Amino acid sequence: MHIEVTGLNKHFGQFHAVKDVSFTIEKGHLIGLLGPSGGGKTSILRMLAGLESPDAGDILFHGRRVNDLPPQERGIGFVFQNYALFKHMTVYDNIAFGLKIKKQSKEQIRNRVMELVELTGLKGFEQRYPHQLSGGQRQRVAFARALAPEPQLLLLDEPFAAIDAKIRQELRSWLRDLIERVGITSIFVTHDQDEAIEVADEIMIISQGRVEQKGTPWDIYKQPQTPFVASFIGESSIVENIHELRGFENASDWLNTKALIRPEYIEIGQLYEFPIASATEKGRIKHIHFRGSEWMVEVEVRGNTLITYRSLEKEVLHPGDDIVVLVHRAYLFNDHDSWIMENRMKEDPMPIHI
Ligand SMILES: Nc1ncnc2c1ncn2[C@@H]1O[C@H](COP(=O)(O)OP(=O)(O)OP(=O)(O)O)[C@@H](O)[C@H]1O
Repeated sequence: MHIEVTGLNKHFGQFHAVKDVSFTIEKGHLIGLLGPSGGGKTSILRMLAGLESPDAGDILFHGRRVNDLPPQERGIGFVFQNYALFKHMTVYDNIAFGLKIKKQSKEQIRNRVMELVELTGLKGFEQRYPHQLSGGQRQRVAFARALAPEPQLLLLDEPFAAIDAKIRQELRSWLRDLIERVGITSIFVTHDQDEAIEVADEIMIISQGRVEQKGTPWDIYKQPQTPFVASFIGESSIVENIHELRGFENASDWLNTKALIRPEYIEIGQLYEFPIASATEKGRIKHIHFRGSEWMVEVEVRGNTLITYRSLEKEVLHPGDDIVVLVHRAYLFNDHDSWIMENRMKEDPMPIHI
């Protein structure tokens, strides 16, 4: 289902929780709403569902305004974190629930439930009760139950929040596959950036009631439009005096500039590891953390702490070591604009011969 939302606003008393939110979602896409707690993600979802009514703005499903439709007439399936299964019902009856309400025949219900049991990998569990299932299995039943009545839109609010890390990881790719197979337009709320990046076709970053940015995970990572987005997605270091770094002198033309540097744009090592006349800076290792597949290194350069990664194959560094740092690029932001600046003298145009 194609979704279009324009000028959505919601107040709770004096508090303006959702501010002029507009977006469209293509049919069959999976969108992640990502942002800090209290930003308005759930409120947006609840308005789409019809559980909350907007103060202003329109919600269109397939071009049809649904603002005044009650939730049960919107063709929506829900999986909410605390939208528990019916404890006294078997897996079969939980999945069949929405179909019984629709007054489908026993035969139709059986066929659809078996189809979903198959699709969600729950074959053999039909007669179990929720307390006889693992957390991950229960969540799969919740998905099957939501999908049974063939909704046109699936809304998921922190669907994996209550599940431990390992299973959560499995469920993420499982969910991706499932949604792709069913081809249903889906929106899920999360405050876990890894989850959003892995699962979603597109991410909307929501903060203080506004959409900060919407785009593919890759676009958002590579082209953050605000410092908030840059620091919320992925790792980055904030630098106040970027124009003092070699190769970034031009940044001083930007008033009120804030700069962010991603770890992969920072190269560190011993002087001999760099080509002669590289535009390097002196740095000192502050901390070094083992992360399983690499080192995470905090290095001090001209009063800034920069975060970068270092391969395990390279020489091990220690806190206090003096090293050399090359910053390749930085994101610059002022109040109106964002910009990516390359180090314009990564290799010094006038090499110094020793
Ligand atoms: N029914 C309500 N009455 C009053 N304030 C509310 C109500 N629902 C939400 N709010 C407030 O609106 C703001 C947005 O809440 P919302 O639940 O949409 O945020 P969220 O981004 O989903 O946060 P979280 O990740 O913590 O669920 C919060 O400050 C919240 O306290």
